[in-house]
Amino acid sequence: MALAPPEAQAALEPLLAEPGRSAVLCDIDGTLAPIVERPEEAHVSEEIARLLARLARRYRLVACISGRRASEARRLVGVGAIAYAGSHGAELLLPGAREPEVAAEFRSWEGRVHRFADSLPARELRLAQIRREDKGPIVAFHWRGARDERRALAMIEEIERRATAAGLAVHRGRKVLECRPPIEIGKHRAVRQLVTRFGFSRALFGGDDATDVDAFAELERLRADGHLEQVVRVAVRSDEAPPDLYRFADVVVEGIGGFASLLRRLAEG
Ligand SMILES: O=P(O)(O)OC[C@H]1O[C@H](O[C@H]2O[C@H](CO)[C@@H](O)[C@H](O)[C@H]2O)[C@H](O)[C@@H](O)[C@@H]1O
Repeated sequence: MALAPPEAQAALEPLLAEPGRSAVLCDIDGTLAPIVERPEEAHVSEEIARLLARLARRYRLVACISGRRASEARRLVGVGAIAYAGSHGAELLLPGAREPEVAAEFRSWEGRVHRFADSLPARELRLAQIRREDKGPIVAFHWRGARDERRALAMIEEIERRATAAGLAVHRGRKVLECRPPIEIGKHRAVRQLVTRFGFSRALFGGDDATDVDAFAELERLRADGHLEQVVRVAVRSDEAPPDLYRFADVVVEGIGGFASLLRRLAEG
């Protein structure tokens, strides 16, 4: 059942009691950074960055798990002492590391994904006001801000059809379509990798979008398998959230401000 603060306090108790065995994991866009029209304009406030740095000194692990590239996620959040799982778990940038570890199979798809994106009709994309974001082996197509949303969505559906026919995987998020390598990537993979590498037994994950539901599901599987003792799945409310986000959440917070309050509570100890 989803709880709203202050009842959420009880859900945090297991982490507060054993920070050395606990992990604080979260998504970035829509969870730490307000959604804005263009990805390059996203911003994480100094207060949130300071909170994450403070949490990193107290908890076994603090990590951001994002659809952005790991290095871009670190640039955006600006905290070197935490881990970043980028490209939905295909990249892992450990605290203080210079370069991310990138799954070789993932990297090998970059050329094919870009050739597909280059084959799309540039003029039609422009007229539909769809913007392309290159993220190495993932290319995202954004329609936030398109004046004629129906036209943009018709074009997005066409890209989806062509990408599938070209053997790529597709995934939709908040006014974004991603064309990806057809290999197993997802935030579930990142969560499992982090549990194995850092050996924590209690974990909180906060997110706002469809890919975050995969992380929720993995946490629940890890708990059922006995790899984790306690899990707290936090949904960050927005008018674009998929229903499953609330359905599988233990706690629902009101937007980025609500999630920041929860981080503050975890930092106070
Ligand atoms: O997993 P996340 O860290 O939440 O990343 C998901 C996507 O986030 C970005 O797109 C979203 O935020 C943009 C900036 O606020 C917004 O313009 C867009 O509509 C949102 O979908 C990022 O650009 C994508 O690459 C990520 O996959």
